[in-house]
Amino acid sequence: MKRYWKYIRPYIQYYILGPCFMMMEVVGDVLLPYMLAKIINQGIAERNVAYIIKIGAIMGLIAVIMAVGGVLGAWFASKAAMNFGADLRMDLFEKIQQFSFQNIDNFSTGSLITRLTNDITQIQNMIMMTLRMCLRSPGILIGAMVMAFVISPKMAAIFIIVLPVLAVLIVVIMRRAFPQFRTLQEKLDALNSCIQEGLVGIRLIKSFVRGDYEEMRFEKRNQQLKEANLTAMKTMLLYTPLMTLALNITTVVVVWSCGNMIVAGNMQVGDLTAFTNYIVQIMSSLTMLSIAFLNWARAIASFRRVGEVLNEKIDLTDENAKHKDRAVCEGSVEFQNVSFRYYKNSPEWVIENISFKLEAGKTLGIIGSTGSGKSTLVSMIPRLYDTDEGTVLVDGINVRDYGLKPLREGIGMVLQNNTLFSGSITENLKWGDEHADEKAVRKAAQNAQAAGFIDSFKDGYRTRLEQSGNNVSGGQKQRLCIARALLKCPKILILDDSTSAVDTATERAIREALHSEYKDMTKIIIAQRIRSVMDADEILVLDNGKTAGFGTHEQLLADCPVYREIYDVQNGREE
Ligand SMILES: Nc1ncnc2c1ncn2[C@@H]1O[C@H](COP(=O)(O)OP(=O)(O)OP(=O)(O)O)[C@@H](O)[C@H]1O
Repeated sequence: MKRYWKYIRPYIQYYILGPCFMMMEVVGDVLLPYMLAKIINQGIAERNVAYIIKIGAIMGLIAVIMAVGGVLGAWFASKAAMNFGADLRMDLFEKIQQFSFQNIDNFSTGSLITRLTNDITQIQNMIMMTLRMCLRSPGILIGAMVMAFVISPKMAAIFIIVLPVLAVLIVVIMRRAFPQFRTLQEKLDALNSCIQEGLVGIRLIKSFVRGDYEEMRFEKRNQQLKEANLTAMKTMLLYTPLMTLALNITTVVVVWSCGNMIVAGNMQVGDLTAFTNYIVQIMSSLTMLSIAFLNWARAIASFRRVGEVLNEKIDLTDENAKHKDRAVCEGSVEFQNVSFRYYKNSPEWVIENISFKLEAGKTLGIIGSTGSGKSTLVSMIPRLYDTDEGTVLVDGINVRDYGLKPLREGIGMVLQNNTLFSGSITENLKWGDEHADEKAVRKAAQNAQAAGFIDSFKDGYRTRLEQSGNNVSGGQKQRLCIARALLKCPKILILDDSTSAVDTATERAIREALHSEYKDMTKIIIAQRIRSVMDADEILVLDNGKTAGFGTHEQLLADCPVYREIYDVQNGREE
């Protein structure tokens, strides 16, 4: 729990003021029945109107003070809880942002969303409830018991029997509730994952007519969440009737005994009224305390889940980097005997013993069959994944010796499944460089062959893109992603099959622009079509994660059977 202190410390005043103001309610709650008893015993019994008015006025004043205390107490408790939640949520989000791809694979997106939202809400509720109840309920409990003993020690002895029974009840219910709350959060994870996949992939679901299947999947998870909720509710609901039963039995016993005492002249009517009031207060404060305990059980489950994310060891950091602030200056790239696999206990390498050198400003084409490891290979340059064996060098320096930020700032990458964000076209392009002026934005769009279609839109560069860029075509989206990377003016530009949806003439225009306008930029182009890479200075042919050839188009046609085969097949198809 030590780690959570930093979310309390800046707001410590709220943690003190909240319970203090709630204490004003406690004092009032405890005094009011006592004063009521005085009005009945002395004011009404002796027909003393002046006394009734005096005590009544004091009771009215106490009630106002209680209301003020209650409102302020709740306000400060809310401020403490909301600030705790907001700061914790921020830290959690920052931690997730630092996750490597490998770390992300350890949690589902749905689970991360639940942890960021619902789990933190549970924690907030617990803090708010605790601050409101931590002094109030025990305060009323103790105060009411003291007052009950003052009025009639003999009658108050009943609590010696009732309280231990209720304590056992609370412990039993807490022990049952805790695992149920953990399951509840896991079911919520599953439902959120399903919602997330269903919404992100809604177009695909429609095109494959898989709506019924998705509904069934949702229905199943929804049912499971409902069951988990009902199971947890059953435990919680059990508690209130049992408490009410205990309250009623105690009241009946007290009224019956006190009635006998009043008839015998050993007790006054006002004392009975006060005593029953105190019973209600004791029982209701116990109920509140037990609800707070259940809240804690739920919040502890949430604390553990949030802790799992905060404790996740980030397996890709720049802590040991020797040149943390060094920027990529030239853009040369070298792979030295690089091997990599996604599953560390798998005997098969995804990339096996790859070595090549690419000088700054040159263009490398990478070609190979589907699944041959092209994307995996390039993802090791900006350290999206780390090599398992061998070294990747940029400007002659191991990529692990760069700070992650400067390394990635020096590399522009257009991923295979690249995405755009909701916002205007300009906002999206400026992801590459937020300070870029209009001229630079237009130039990048022009070179990516995107300017034409952007200008044809009614709102031009101010056109709003929907989430994931769903309101532009596949080819337009690819060109916007290239423009975004170009605006960054990186030293190394990696295009991972990023012109697959673009027609051949436009693709040629993009290649020409890259060649003439970005002469110093090192370019790595992954493509399925030989035509996209045949002009490159070097071409790497990958086959099943291994190098099948490396050289120029002419050299490979002469020496590399795999390249020759791809060439023949594609030429045969195209002719
Ligand atoms: N995140 C991942 N976790 C586990 N395995 C993966 C992951 N990404 C890719 N793979 C596997 O690694 C291998 C190489 O994949 P990669 O995406 O690098 O190939 P590629 O040559 O780029 O394919 P394509 O031309 O289809 O894009 C494939 O067998 C793939 O199934």
